Amino acid sequence: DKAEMGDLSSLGLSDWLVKQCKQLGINKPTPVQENCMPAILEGRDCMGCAKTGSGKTAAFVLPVLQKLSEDPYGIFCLVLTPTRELAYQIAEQFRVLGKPLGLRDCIIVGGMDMVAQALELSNQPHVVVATPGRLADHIRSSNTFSMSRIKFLILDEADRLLEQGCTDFTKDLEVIMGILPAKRQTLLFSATLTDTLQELKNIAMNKPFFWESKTRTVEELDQRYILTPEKVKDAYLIHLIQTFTDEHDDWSIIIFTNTCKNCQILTMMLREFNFPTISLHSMMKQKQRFANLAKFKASVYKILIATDVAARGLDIPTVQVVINHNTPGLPKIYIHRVGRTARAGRNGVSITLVTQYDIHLVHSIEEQIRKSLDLEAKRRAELEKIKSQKKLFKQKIQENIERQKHRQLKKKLMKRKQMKKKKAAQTTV
Ligand SMILES: Nc1ncnc2c1ncn2[C@@H]1O[C@H](COP(=O)(O)OP(=O)(O)OP(=O)(O)O)[C@@H](O)[C@H]1O
Repeated sequence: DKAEMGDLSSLGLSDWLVKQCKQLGINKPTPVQENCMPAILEGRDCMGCAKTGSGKTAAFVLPVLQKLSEDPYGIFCLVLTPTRELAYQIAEQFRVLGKPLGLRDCIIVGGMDMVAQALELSNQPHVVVATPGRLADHIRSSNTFSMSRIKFLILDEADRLLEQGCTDFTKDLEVIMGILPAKRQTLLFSATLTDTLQELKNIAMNKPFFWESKTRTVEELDQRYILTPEKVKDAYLIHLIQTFTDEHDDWSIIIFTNTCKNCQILTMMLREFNFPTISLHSMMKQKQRFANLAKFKASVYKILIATDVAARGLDIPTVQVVINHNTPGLPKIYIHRVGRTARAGRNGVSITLVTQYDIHLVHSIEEQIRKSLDLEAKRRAELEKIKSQKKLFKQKIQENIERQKHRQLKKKLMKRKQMKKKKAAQTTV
């Protein structure tokens, strides 16, 4: 496994960090890590667009820890992410991988004790992982900490943080950017970056290293759609779950729906049918959200009903099935939701319930997926063409070599025949 060690350390990670990776089962770098980590370690800004479940978190955690080990000081790195659960998940990766450094991380999210957070911030933690709203509150209300020397600003799920619209992060981001040094590295990651490229570039990135994975869709993900009339959709959902739980007893299922109310109703309905179900949505108390997610992760409950607060980033290896109880309005929401399964090379199934009112939404999803599918198909075809041309070329070379050998052989034989004749002629003289 020295070679395997080589892969990660050939990307510029110290041995202690490579060893930590192995503890997490991270032996060989994923494409996004292989491509983005060297540029980050060189000090460049970076935008990484890679499919769901492909290790984007470690792609920024590892270089930050590498740099921190070379020059440790407080508030070295700030990571922003759109949801509280994601903040905890990212902090966990920093903690596990950064253990040998005695890493001090600090999580700043809403719904938790603000005073305790202010105290932690004043202790100059190495890494702060935050949701924009709560961090902006701390910046507005106290000056017990400074971020003037941070080396890294990281936007996880960057397109979500920078999109204008419902839960607008813009104001909070402005407050945060106001206290950050211009001289820093900015790293942006998401599975759906490309459609907001311009805004992303506007956040003061100096010629960012941009990398996008060729394959946008996860091959191991089996995506299915089921047409069902609106009024029988819930009955169909029950049937679907019954079938899955009959066929597989250890499967975990996430069901996405569009409103907190539907989340509650579906949870009560499934419990009526004795399906062990738990919910996760933004109207719940934060402690309840964390508790429910922990129970689902521990497989105490096999079915999680969630709104889009859980659509992005959550990494729960036991999830084999994602069901869209409603067809997502935006293709990129679809991509993130179904990306909760089939992660890190595992297989997974997604099923989207499509009613007569959603057909147009499916078309735009298909278009986006097919576009990437077509893109993949085109790329594969091109690759095949190049491969066959190469093969043809090699054959030609081979034939030439054969012909040449043949000619030389013939020449040799001719020569030998002539020599013989000459000799024969001499002897007769
Ligand atoms: N090099 C690696 N080899 C194997 N597993 C890895 C590797 N890097 C990360 N992982 C694991 O893969 C899983 C998915 O990683 P991660 O959550 O970072 O995906 P992501 O790309 O951020 O997905 P999303 O777009 O959904 O946020 C995690 O459990 C992580 O520990």
